[in-house]
Amino acid sequence: MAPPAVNAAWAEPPGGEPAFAVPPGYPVAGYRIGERIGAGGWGSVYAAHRAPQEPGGPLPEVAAVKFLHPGRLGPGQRHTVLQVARSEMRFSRRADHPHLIRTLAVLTLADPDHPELDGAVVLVMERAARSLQDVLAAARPPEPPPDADRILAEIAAGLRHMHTAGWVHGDLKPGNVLLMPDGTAKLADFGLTAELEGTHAYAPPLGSPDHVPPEWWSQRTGARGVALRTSADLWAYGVLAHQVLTGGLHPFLGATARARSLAALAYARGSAPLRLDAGLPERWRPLVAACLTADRQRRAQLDLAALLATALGGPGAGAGMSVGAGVGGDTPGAGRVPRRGRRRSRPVVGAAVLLTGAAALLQLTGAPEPSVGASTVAAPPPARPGAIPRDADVPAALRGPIEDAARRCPEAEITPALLAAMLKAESGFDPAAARPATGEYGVAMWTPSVFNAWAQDADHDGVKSYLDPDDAIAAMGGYVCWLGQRFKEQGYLPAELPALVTAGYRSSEKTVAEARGVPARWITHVTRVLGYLAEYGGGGVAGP
Ligand SMILES: Nc1ncnc2c1ncn2[C@@H]1O[C@H](COP(=O)(O)OP(=O)(O)OP(=O)(O)O)[C@@H](O)[C@H]1O
Repeated sequence: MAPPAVNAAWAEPPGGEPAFAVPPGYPVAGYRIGERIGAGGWGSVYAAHRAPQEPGGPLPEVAAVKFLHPGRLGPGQRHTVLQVARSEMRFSRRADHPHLIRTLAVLTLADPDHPELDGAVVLVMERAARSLQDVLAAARPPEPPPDADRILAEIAAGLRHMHTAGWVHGDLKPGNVLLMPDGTAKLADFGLTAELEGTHAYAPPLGSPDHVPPEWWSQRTGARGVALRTSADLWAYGVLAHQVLTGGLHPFLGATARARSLAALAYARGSAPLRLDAGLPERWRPLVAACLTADRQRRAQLDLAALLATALGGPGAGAGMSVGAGVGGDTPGAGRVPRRGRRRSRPVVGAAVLLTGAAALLQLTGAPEPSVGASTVAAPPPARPGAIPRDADVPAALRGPIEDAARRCPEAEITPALLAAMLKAESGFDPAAARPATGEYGVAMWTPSVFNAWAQDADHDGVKSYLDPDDAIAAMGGYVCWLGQRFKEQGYLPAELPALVTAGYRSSEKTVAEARGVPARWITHVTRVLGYLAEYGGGGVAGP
């Protein structure tokens, strides 16, 4: 047991340099990597453009791609990065809210030709224009940036959504709030996000010293990390609100993060009063002071909805907007939704509250949460069910490539048995299969132009070929994995994924999304694949 330590690497990457570089043009999930946007404690973020082979496809034209690379670190840090990567993967895939950054794909790279990238966890995200930290860095204290009220209301809405879903963000700070090209604020960086188990969650013993609450410093680190509560997010929100409303000033004075932390601890011990900056607008002072309540349990009781209403300048402005569960407390409470097994429906308008003033821009919905806590894995993946039975009719030469392709996908439903069933229906496992009429070739029946966007040189012969079974199956695994992630995002149940990805592979993600299920044209094909899947022991899935 040891007290948590602020990891210097977390606060500031060593030397400010990325741990590794990604070559320009590198293909990832339908995108080509461009210039580096920046680097955090554990990885680098790159701009990306949709691959030319995907014109007008369902993917946004531009994206931001984050590479997290546990394998590049020493054993001590590797475990922590794996935890961070796992949390990023798990939560970002389910972050479905207008004020949470959207993740388009999550994958683990398998690229022995680029050892510096092999094994990296990759998140493809919607691309923001800048971070709130960038905005504050350019501000002239105590002048707040334009739209400060709206930005803070939107951050509160994203946080409220997370807390209602039973999650603690764990690392709220201006650097982790991104502003989209239209100015919308979205929470990002879910590396320390954790799921509440009753009153608290567990996270790696890491934190950003300027934004962790005073109690954080005296916590002990157990086998599962440190306890994390929604009240920690409330403290961080108070610090962040003070910074935004004063053009970047921290509520605790000091030239360094260490000095500011000591000032916060002195205040928490009662040896110094809370001195909010004189420039902080009067109507925001009650909220900031309440969020900066030293006592964690009292802070947990604050009524953020009412405080936000006052701050935004009108009674009722924050109605329904308790950021913590209940009245901002540490327990998930009645607002919590079941974790799995429910289809996400469209926003429930009855629970929507239109806010007044600046917050009128923000519509809070009572939309059921996306399922959270579903099993996801980061490298190295655990053994998974869905292996191809020994006596199945799958050719021996294809078993290895199929198993590798499934292993690279973090989605539990994309199993070797499913990929084998799809290949059997596509080509009868024939690497020379061809359907010239529709322009489909090889064991995975790739359309060459589509293959190019997902191509992999899995057999390392220097050529990416859809006629080569290793390359074709690896690319198929990547594409099917992405389809599975998209359909999960759309709220489909895990049992529905085999049918949907099969239909998506035959048509497109867009076709299935528009049909809201398996399109009639592909029912026979999907039924055949599910039949093969059942033969391979992969029953229990939903039909078309
Ligand atoms: N989706 C995105 N769109 C645009 N820029 C992004 C996106 N995600 C991250 N960035 C930017 O990339 C850079 C690195 O982000 P990253 O999340 O890795 O680290 P960080 O938040 O700066 O640091 P830390 O590791 O302490 O969280 C930051 O400048 C961030 O603003």
